[in-house]
Amino acid sequence: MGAASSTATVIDGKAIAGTIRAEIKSKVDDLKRRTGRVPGLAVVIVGERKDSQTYVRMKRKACEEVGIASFHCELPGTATEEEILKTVRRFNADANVHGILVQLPLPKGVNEERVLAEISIEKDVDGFHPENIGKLAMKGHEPLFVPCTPKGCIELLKRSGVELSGKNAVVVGRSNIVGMPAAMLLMKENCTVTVVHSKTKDPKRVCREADVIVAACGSAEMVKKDWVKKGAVIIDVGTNGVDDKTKKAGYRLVGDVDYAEVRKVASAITPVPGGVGPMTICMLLSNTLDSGARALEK
Ligand SMILES: NC(=O)C1=CN([C@@H]2O[C@H](COP(=O)(O)OP(=O)(O)OC[C@H]3O[C@@H](n4cnc5c(N)ncnc54)[C@H](OP(=O)(O)O)[C@@H]3O)[C@@H](O)[C@H]2O)C=CC1
Ligand SMILES: Nc1nc(=O)c2c([nH]1)NC[C@@H]1CN(c3ccc(C(=O)N[C@@H](CCC(=O)O)C(=O)O)cc3)C=[N+]21
Ligand SMILES: [Mg+2]
Repeated sequence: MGAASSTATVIDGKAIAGTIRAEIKSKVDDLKRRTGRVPGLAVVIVGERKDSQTYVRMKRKACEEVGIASFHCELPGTATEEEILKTVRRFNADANVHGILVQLPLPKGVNEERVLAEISIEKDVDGFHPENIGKLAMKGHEPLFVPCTPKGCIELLKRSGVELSGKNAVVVGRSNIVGMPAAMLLMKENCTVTVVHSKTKDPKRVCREADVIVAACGSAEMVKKDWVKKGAVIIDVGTNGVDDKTKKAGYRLVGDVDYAEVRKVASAITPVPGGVGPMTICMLLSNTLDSGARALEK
């Protein structure tokens, strides 16, 4: 290899998501031709968080692009748990809605678990209902929906030709929406999975054993070059805003991985932005299409 160090292949999530969106669009068109109807996604947003509004706007635009109908309910940050539950029940009963997404986090004082459990499992396109998560975990059971971000991570690995069977995978983070289901999915792909979390004694030592790292700890650039074995594949889920006066928005996004340094030792790596994020939205469209097809083709 000589003096010049090798640099990782950049896994282009934005491009892969574009390819998948085109596949979804043609399936939506086809469903419409056969049934005269299209899948519908309802998004519930509570409060005025800037980042939530940005994500919701992106989801709406993505729906439009592939021909999925989108429905919206914006509640004020002062909304009560009962009001949120009522909105969920209304969408549960609406035959034009095949997927319901309640944007997280919900305001303090609202019981998220209770709200998520209220979503009809047939419309749980986030895959956050305990029954869907339970089935994801259990052999012999298949969930109706797999959570979008972890599903997007696996899709990125597969479409990049990364062999998973028998590999050591380390997931950094164990949240219900990313880390835990990501670990479950990697296990299904026959990886040997280790999960690192905030009480892990020596995360660097654990990560150094990994052939594949999925970083989802929400801590800017935590995974350093000396945490990564040469040739490892890195999937960076993190989206952290850091102050940057040179940017128009006053901040820029960085991942949970020190991208500039880690790319010198990894064999492949996802960028932030343009890696996992666009895939998350794409998997949401995919889950909504599946749900719509299931309901409309009956
Ligand atoms: N690109 C995308 O589509 C998405 C991106 N994200 C991003 O992914 C990241 C993770 O999100 P999410 O799972 O919701 O976050 P959470 O805050 O819910 O979970 C973070 C997890 O990381 C662990 N953790 C936190 N700090 C450390 C540390 N210093 N060392 C080891 N483990 C640590 C926590 O451990 P413990 O359990 O012990 O507290 C927890 O399990 C965020 O940056 C978020 O913005 C999230 C969703 C989608
Ligand atoms: N019920 C629920 N479901 C979710 O799936 C959910 C949620 N709540 N709450 C918040 C997190 C976060 N999340 C992201 C989605 C897309 C990008 C994304 O597309 N990011 C772009 C950049 C976007 C930008 O420029 O700000 C990228 O990485 O390229 C990021 C993060 C979904 N989440
Ligand atoms: Mg199962």
